[in-house]
Amino acid sequence: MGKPLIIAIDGPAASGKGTLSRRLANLYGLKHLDTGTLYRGVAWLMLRDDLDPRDAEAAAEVARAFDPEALGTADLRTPTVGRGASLVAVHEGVRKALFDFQRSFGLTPPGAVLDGRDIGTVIFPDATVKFFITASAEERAKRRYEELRVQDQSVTFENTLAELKRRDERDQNREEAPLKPAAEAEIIDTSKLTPDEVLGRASRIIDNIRKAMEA
Ligand SMILES: Nc1ncnc2c1ncn2[C@@H]1O[C@H](COP(=O)(O)OP(=O)(O)O)[C@@H](O)[C@H]1O
Ligand SMILES: Nc1ccn([C@@H]2O[C@H](COP(=O)(O)OP(=O)(O)O)[C@@H](O)[C@H]2O)c(=O)n1
Repeated sequence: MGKPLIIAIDGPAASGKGTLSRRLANLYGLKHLDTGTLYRGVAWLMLRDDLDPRDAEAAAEVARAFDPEALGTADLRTPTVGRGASLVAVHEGVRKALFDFQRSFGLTPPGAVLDGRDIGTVIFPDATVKFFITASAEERAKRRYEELRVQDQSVTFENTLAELKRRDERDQNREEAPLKPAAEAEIIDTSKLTPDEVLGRASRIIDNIRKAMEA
């Protein structure tokens, strides 16, 4: 059996990471892990138990005991949980606790697409292919606002944009695994591309890399 194919996808909030990851996983017959759900899950459990996501010790303890089953049908996609996720994600102990699960998920044949903030830089520096997916803050906020307002009429575009910028800033400026493109990452700005166009670009790059590996 060949080496597992690992596709690392990083980028800021609502840039289109998940959309591209799901499509690539389908196209290449790989598993997909949205690693943001791990940080969102830890945050959700802490908020449920009235724990402060800024408390490094408490957050690391919840992350070490993390069992996705405990989440039940929890809604992880709310702005409150997103904010909590970026607060727990600054703690070294939390990131360490979630490291092994992400590695073994990717290394199990036939391989996987993982999306997050530090996949190409920290979790899989040895990934087969790395992408950094981005878009303007306004375009990303527009996309996120369209998603959120279906469930909650009180959300506004302005709040969504402000919250997204705050979260990006926290993710980019933290000491542990800050959000940044890996040195070898292929950067795709999706602001003016359709999901089909993004998939086309990414799959051409992957096919070329795989051909070069087989040659
Ligand atoms: N290229 C694109 N053009 C327009 N909308 C997009 C594009 N890619 C994703 N979207 C939409 O933007 C929203 C956020 O995309 P998602 O893939 O969940 O982003 P992320 O995983 O980076 O947070 C979703 O509603 C998705 O359907
Ligand atoms: N690999 C990852 C994935 C998410 N995260 C954190 O978790 C938060 C939520 O991630 P997400 O991928 O669900 O966020 P969206 O891009 O879907 O809005 C991010 O803002 C980061 O703070 C991280 O630090 N590292």
